[in-house]
Amino acid sequence: MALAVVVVALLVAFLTPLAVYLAGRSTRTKPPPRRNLPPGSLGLPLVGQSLSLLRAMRRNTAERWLQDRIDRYGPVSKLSLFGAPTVLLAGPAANKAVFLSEALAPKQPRSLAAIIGRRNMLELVGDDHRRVRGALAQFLRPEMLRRYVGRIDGEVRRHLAGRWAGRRTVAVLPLMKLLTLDVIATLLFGLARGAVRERLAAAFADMLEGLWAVPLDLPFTAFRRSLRASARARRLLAATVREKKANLEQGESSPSDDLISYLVSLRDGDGGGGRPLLTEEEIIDNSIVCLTAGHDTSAILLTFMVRHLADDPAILAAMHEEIARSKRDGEALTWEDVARMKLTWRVAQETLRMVPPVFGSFRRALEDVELDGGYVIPKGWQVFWAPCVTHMDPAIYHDPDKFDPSRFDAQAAAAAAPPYSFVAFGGGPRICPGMELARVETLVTMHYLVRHFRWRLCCGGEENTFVRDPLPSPANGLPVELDHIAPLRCDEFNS
Ligand code: HEM
Repeated sequence: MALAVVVVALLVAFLTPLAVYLAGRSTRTKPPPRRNLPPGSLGLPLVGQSLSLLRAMRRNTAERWLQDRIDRYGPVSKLSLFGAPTVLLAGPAANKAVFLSEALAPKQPRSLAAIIGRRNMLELVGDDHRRVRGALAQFLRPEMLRRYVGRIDGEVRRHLAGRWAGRRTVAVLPLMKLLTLDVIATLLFGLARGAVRERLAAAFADMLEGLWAVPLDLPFTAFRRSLRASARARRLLAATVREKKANLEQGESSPSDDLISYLVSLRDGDGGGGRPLLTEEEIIDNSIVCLTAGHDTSAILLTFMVRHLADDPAILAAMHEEIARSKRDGEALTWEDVARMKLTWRVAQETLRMVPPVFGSFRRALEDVELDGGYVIPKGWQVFWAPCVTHMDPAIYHDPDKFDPSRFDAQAAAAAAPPYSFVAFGGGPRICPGMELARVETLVTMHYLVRHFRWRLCCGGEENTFVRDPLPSPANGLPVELDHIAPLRCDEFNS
């Protein structure tokens, strides 16, 4: 997520004992007097509850950690995370307040803007955010994505033929990351396989390495390496943007070829004849944010689906029945096929409910915000929300530890869960714009996995454990032993 999406652990960066910085910050943000502050304690100076939360994330007990606070103080409480006073908000009503309040702006670590770019949409607010996000969302809407199913299908088959077929064991997470990167490279950046795509993939991999590192721009730090890799990626993307512009001007390509061509072609003004809607910097920064937000998150969803399905032959068989049997060998999926994969998507939703890739995210209060219960979030404080708290609430999801995709059956879901109960993709004006793309690539990938392979978790007793690092990471990348149940037509995809 990037995304910055917040991701909690992003902020691990701030945890470095940069005591001076934190000390300054903590004195500046002392709770103002005479407000109806939420219950709870700000904890020890500087550190607050940060180390305790990070420890829980590492041990994969962070859900319990948050629930303990909620049991003690209720759904609204104060604490101190990563050097700043924070209000933890939990539950559907609180999620709604976080997503819809204009007084709560996104908050990302400064290091993220340095690496991803200051015009990326996570940094933008108001009209700028609406303009840039609107442009991206137009490209990622279902009416556009339906024409790319064939391209995603080709990437998935090529990947499975080259990296899964003929293997006895594979580590799932690293392979899923390669696959989702390939999908983004082709669909969003319009890069054919070859030298440029490989150089860009290498630069991105280096860039992501330091994304959550301590933001020290000194020789030999991970952060410095990440900044340099970001500059390399930026140069390659700038050349790509120029090439796409030239191709469009000469009539050799169409705006719908890929996201970059689309963004380059947009003009402001009613007739569309005005200035470019997005600057070159905005196109580059937002291409990078899509990669950062869209590649690990989707790979984690696919990996945890594989993990659950290893122990659930009944669901696997039902998924096979749903679509795989009706396609001939080598026949590509269509948008209509994907739309029929309802059970598979319910399995994905249940996986996202139990293991949301984005653990949580921060907002900052632009002014004092009074909540429904009368508590006040003072201006300058941060707000933290975490999907898992809502997703594991037994009052919303009966028997929440049970993996039960039928809860997402349309009627059952409508009857049971109040709005803002399923928030793996966030909500409101900043809801994930890549949600539909994530759905299509997940369904296409699961179709081919289920059609061609069966798998068992392997390599000792660790296979079923994971840590949040900050994204959920299964031990050893989730190694599985494969059985090949139907051959993949490698010939046409191995080139
Ligand atoms: C399973 C896959 C994914 C999950 C679970 C996920 C989750 C999320 C969440 C929770 C947010 C909102 C964070 C907040 O409100 O603080 C978000 C935002 C975002 N996501 Fe995704 N995402 C996924 C895939 C993607 C993909 C494939 C893309 C790329 C096209 C993408 C691009 C973005 C962007 C650009 C934002 C920021 C939106 C804004 O600030 O307006 N995501 N995502």
